[in-house]
Amino acid sequence: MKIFTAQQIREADAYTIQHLPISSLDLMERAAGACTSWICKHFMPNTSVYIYCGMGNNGGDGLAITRLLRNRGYNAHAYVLHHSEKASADHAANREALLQKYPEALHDLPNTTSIQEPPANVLIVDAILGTGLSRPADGWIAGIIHQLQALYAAHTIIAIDLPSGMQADSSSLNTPVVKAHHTLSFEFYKLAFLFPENAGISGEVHILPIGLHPDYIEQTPTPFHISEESLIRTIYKPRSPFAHKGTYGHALLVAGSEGKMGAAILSAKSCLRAGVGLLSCHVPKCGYTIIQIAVPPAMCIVDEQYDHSSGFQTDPSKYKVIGIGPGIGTAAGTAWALERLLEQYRQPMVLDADALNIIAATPGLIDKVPKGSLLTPHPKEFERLFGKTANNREQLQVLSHNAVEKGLCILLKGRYTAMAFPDGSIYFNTTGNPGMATGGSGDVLTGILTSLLSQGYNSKDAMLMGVYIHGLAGDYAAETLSQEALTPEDIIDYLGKSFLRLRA
Ligand SMILES: NC(=O)C1=CN([C@@H]2O[C@H](COP(=O)(O)OP(=O)(O)OC[C@H]3O[C@@H](n4cnc5c(N)ncnc54)[C@H](O)[C@@H]3O)[C@@H](O)[C@H]2O)[C@@H](O)CC1
Ligand SMILES: [K+]
Repeated sequence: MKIFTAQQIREADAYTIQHLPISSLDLMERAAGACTSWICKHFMPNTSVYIYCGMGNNGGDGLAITRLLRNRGYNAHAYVLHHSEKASADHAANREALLQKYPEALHDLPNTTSIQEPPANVLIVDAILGTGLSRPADGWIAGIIHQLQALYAAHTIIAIDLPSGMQADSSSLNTPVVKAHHTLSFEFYKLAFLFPENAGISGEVHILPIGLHPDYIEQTPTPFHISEESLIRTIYKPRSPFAHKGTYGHALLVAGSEGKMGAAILSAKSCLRAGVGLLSCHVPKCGYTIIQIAVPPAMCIVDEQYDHSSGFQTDPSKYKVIGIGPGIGTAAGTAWALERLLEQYRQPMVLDADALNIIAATPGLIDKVPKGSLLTPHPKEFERLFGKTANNREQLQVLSHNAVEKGLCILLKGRYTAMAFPDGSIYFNTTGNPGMATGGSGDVLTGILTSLLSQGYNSKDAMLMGVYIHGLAGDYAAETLSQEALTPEDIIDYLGKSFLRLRA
């Protein structure tokens, strides 16, 4: 699914109005109808609903929702906040329609008033500002937003299109934004919903289709996409009936050190479960027996020199792919070995955890990483690699800039893991849950990504699919076991169910 900017959404609206064709008022009626149906599905007909409306089309939606909810027996009231002199045409038309049918439901609030605390159990709808926000909210309207924020604890708040004050395409950090339990957003995710800094502001986001013209959507380029099942299905390649173990590659995992052999086991097991043909693990001496017993299908190469994965007792070029990082530590010998490896091995590889920390601490080392490699930092590792950023929008820019400039596939872990590619595209993953926020989940991801590269998926496809099935397996595991009880081993156990889903 594409993610468009506020400007592109305005163009999509205009294109739809012109080419469908449909009047802009009817398009607003559709949008309000979609919101009304959602509200009716989730709240009883006798519910009192206070709808705070701005002077633009977001407010127009609010006025239409008031009328449509009244039609369906809800005690709905529209409070119109006069933050500008002039109402938009569709706002004015919907004001008139509400006045004609339900005059008692319309209340005007001049720009000096504060809102009164609604009685208990009143549902609040925020239709003050949408994609037309042209600057951070200030003055009187900022005061209204602060008052609505104070109602969050006692009332359910539903934002229309996006919480008022939130900028669709840029950071709203430290500006007044309504805090909502649910956001009913039209047709597309807005970029801002995916920023960790906005966590808890838009609440649960529900994307409501309103039939914007498919030609505009298809023809209009954007770097931003949601990675969803329909895309992953196009990437997934069922195995050939004539396959043998050589078909799916020989992968090398460099993982583990004393006290951290668990990371090696997790990445090795997930690599096997994700379908690698042959797996060798390069581990320190202390890990030999551990790997041989815990992961019988894997071969094991031991590092004689150090008691952590450092020197290489094997010719790296014989492996289809190398995954390196989980639990290796950052000792000088390990750093030395990684640097040598990056000089010798020129195919895409997977770099995670301490491999990233070593790269961050060694000037110029990132430029030796083979093109097309997959880097999987969490936010702290990201910061060590690429520096601090002022907000999540800037962080995305830095992410994409480095992916393009260095020819790497770089992700940034989070609720919506962002994945940036050398072609300039950025995808956000939607699978996964907070149960996966536990040590070892990342090691499992390294194993999956290494496995997919080994099987011949190209770098971009391997990252998109690997991150998706990692989250999906976590979701299956949480459904059965709860988020709290979920461990990284459970993610590995449910990988099978995730593949079955892609095959279905
Ligand atoms: N155009 C269309 O066909 C559709 C638009 N829809 C709705 O229309 C919204 C966009 O409508 P608009 O473009 O009219 O914009 P908005 O309704 O988001 O806001 C525009 C109004 O807010 C004022 N404003 C902007 N920034 C402000 C600030 N910081 N403080 C105070 N006032 C501020 C503007 O001067 C203008 O009066 C969408 O979010 C969506 O809710 C939907 O009805 C779907 C169809
Ligand atoms: K809104």
